Amino acid sequence: MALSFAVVASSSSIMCKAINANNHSHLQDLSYIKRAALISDKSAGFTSPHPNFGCVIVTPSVEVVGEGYLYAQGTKPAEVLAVEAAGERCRGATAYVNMEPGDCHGDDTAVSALVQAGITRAVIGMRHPLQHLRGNAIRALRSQGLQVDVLGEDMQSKLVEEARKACLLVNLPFVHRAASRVPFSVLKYAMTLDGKIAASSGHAAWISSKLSRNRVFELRGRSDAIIVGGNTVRRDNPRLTARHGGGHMPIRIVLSQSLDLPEEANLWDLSDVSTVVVTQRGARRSFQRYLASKGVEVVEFDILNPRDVMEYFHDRGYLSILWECGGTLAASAISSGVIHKVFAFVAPKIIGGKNAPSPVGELGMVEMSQALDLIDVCFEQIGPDMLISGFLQPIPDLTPTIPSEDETFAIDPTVAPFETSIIFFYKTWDLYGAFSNFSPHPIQMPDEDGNYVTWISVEHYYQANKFIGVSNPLARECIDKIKSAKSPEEAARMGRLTQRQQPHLVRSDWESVKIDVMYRALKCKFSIYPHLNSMLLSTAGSVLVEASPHDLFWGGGRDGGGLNYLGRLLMKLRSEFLGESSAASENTCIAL
Ligand SMILES: NC(=O)C1=CN([C@@H]2O[C@H](COP(=O)(O)OP(=O)(O)OC[C@H]3O[C@@H](n4cnc5c(N)ncnc54)[C@H](OP(=O)(O)O)[C@@H]3O)[C@@H](O)[C@H]2O)C=CC1
Ligand SMILES: Nc1c(N[C@@H]2O[C@H](COP(=O)(O)O)[C@@H](O)[C@H]2O)[nH]c(=O)[nH]c1=O
Repeated sequence: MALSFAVVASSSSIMCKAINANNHSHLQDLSYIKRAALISDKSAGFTSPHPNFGCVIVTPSVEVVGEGYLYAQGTKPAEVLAVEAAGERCRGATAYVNMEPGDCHGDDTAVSALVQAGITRAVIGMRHPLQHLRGNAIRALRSQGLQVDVLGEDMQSKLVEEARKACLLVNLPFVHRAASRVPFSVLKYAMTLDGKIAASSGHAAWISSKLSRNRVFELRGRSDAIIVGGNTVRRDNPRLTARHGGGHMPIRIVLSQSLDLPEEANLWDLSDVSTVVVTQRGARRSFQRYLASKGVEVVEFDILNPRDVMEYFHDRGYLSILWECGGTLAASAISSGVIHKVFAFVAPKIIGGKNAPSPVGELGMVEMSQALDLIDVCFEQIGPDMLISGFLQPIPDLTPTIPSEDETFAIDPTVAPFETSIIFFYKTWDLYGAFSNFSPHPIQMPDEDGNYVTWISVEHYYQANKFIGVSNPLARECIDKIKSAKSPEEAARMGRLTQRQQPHLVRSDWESVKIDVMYRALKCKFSIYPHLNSMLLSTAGSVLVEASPHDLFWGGGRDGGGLNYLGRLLMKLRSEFLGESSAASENTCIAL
């Protein structure tokens, strides 16, 4: 089922009152909810794999007194930031949030912040897309006496639909994640007015203007990964970095069946960001080893088709992919149904050439009636160029519910549900996501001087420990940077990059102590948070597996071949805690 935003609500369904309890007009409500969506977008690229959240607090006298947006996974929720900014003026105010807060770590920080601050009404742009979180915060707020209006449910009109669309668009990759098994993919290309993406010689630098290419850097900065095909690597030697100043840097992915790739290429320079080469099983093993020696990750597939590759990256937690390939791979990706949106930069130039490549290769269509029509097409002039964008597939409709894994099995028995005795966890918004090292639960553990300090997450502590005890001022600098990293992702990036680029800064005993470091951090986390402790104990009898398809040490790996050390440590802790609690209850019995 797809959403149609052209639908105009019938007059009987227009339920909005002109003036609501807090004297906010309907139009004001919609403008503030759009504002919440707009500010939530400020951290595009950084929040991933979390959704973008924005919150605006408005007093009954219609004054904006607080705003906040989630900077990255594990940082302060938007609602907390907005409430902190508004202070006392929250009493009796309305909070506008683009998406229902997701209580994904066993606490209710966002909801409590609003309730405790004295907010009396919340307007919510859309329910949380993930089924296990959907409706929880709305119920909690209502049960605390707040009036909660959800766009499209408690408020309906054509204008409401527009505002709801703004909320959907700002989190489209996340909405896709909830509704399908592949990440949200955008195909971007630059072509001449006569429809060529390069001259007949293959030369393509440049078709679009500098202004357009700067726009591409922004698009890259909003994506989790950029994909090109082997031919584009051979022909263009691209860098594929986001060079718009300090933004998020997506990883680079190369799809190559033959692995006939150059030994020297900009993509093998990992100083800014990593590269993953995806290939056919058994292709040029010696070259695979060569790439691995440079730090490039190689992933093999039995058959290299875009859908399997996208499902794999979906499992790795990627939400959005930008395809910057040539027409050959673009055609294959469109045919596989994995491209959702197109960005075409059209430059007012003519290059001609019978054999000059075009943006999309063979799709097997023979009649114009078969052409794919874009939806919601936009035209934007950028310098001398025209940017035409539109959707190839409708935005998925998440109402009324997204089928759960079990429901999906009931609908389609070929979809195998997870075995009940195994609990998989990976991303922090998973049902058991609080088990992840990236979950936002600060711990108190010693620093390099042995003083107990607060570490924002287990990941911060783990990454910093790689460099503890090394007598080099750069190692200490690195620890400080990791300690103040804004999010666990940032801490992980810093730790891994330094380990790769400056291995001499890593403590010599790291390989032998890392499991113990993790164990101590986990023990602290699951000791100081009672709700996490209960969550862990509630899994007794189940095997815990970190479902990371690429981490073969801490995770379970793609085919279950990983060592799953994180799952093992959690099970070890669980049995220790269970032992303690049964010993405690035995003692109680004796005392009685
Ligand atoms: N103007 C623009 O926006 C752009 C222009 N270009 C230009 O396009 C030209 C290259 O175009 P093109 O040859 O189409 O390059 P592609 O980027 O589409 O690369 C094609 C290659 O992708 C690999 N591949 C892996 N899996 C598949 C699959 N399932 N289906 C198809 N290909 C797969 C193969 O690599 P392998 O052979 O290694 O096995 C194949 O040869 C260059 O001249 C470049 O400058 C490229 C990108 C953007
Ligand atoms: N020629 C062309 C594009 N080409 C795309 O950009 C890649 C080069 O990126 P980088 O090395 O990071 O600058 C190249 O491999 C291809 O994917 N893009 C555009 O916006 N406009 C253009 O005219």
